[in-house]
Amino acid sequence: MDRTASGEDVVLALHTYEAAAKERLPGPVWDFFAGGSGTESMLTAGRDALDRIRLRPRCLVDVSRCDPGTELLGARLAAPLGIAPMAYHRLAHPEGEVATARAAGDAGALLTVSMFASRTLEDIAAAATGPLWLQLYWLRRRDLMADLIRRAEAAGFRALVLTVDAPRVAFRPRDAANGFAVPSGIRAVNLAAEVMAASHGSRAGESAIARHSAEQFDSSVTWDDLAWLHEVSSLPLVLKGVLTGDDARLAVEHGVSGLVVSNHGGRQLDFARSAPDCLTEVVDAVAGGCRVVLDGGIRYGADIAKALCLGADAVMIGRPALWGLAHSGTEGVTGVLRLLMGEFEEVMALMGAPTVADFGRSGIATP
Ligand SMILES: Cc1cc2nc3c(=O)[nH]c(=O)nc-3n(C[C@H](O)[C@H](O)[C@H](O)COP(=O)(O)O)c2cc1C
Ligand SMILES: CCCCC(=O)C(=O)O
Repeated sequence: MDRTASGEDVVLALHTYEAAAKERLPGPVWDFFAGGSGTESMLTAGRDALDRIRLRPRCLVDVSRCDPGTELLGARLAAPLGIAPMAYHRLAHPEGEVATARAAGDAGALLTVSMFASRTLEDIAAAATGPLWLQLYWLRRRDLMADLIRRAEAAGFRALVLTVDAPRVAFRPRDAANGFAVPSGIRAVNLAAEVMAASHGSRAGESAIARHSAEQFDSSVTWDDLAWLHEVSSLPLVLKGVLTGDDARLAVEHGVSGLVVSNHGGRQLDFARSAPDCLTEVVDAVAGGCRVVLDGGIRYGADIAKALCLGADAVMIGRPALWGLAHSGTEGVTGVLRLLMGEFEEVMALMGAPTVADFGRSGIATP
């Protein structure tokens, strides 16, 4: 938190964290965080879709007490808000995911830990006081996935999140131009070094992240392979990156407990339909058969309200958590989460919606 001359706390606006992060981080790291795929058309698409949605408030409702609390796959949350999986938090702050986990716990938010976390699952779990989910990319080395899942179970993680929109990492022009590679002092410590080697070592005109994914991701997996994940673990399975009702229905048929409707922060399929625009189709297709989360461009408390009105159970933020981390570690991430939660609580009052169950389709208008 910043302080005024008189010592009062001032809540920082999200863009202040963003500006601070941009100033502090090396250019190629900033580009890796901020960048998108292809023409980068998807960096703004989700945000534009959210901005087009307008709220329809009800009045003369008792909002003397608003409770943003909710439940998601068995976990209590202070608000329907989580942090999306992002690789290598140590690029933003030396404490990395441990700082993020502390902040998520303090704020009562969910944290999804990337398979490419730069701190061990055990250290992250030791720092966490809130629920943790583990994100997975499907590696050719299934033995390593199984090992990671067993460790996550032992450390108390509550769900697995399989990212299904990235059979490989898409072409990202900024990373290619920078010859971006993960600096050697920062590693995906939960995986064997030989499997991660291609992520390190810069080559002009090429992204090491993309090179690594082409080498290590199994792009042949299909719906049938989900049976293997269900065999290896009894944790609830969430699929991240589903954008159609057809895939949402298939997911429910395959025993999936949750979906993240996501454009991967504009980093995968260019010219896709934006995640907020896909939400209604997905919610209708699952018909209550699994939980639905939205991510991409969530920057205001009102965005949480809009997602709930469209039928989502919760939202996740990506980059803003990294901005908070780069700004001031745990304190910065807590600041970002509390800012969004505070805004959401105000929107609840002004919408005449004192609980999360009070948000429905009649709460929004889309042109
Ligand atoms: C730097 C960075 C790293 C990411 N790493 C992962 C990852 O490891 N696994 C994954 O499923 N998604 C990853 N994502 C995508 C996020 O989970 C999320 O979908 C996206 O960032 C949400 O959009 P927002 O940043 O606009 O909030 C990453 C995104 C960023 C910006
Ligand atoms: C190997 C992928 C690293 C994470 C990332 O950049 C993303 O998922 O967008």
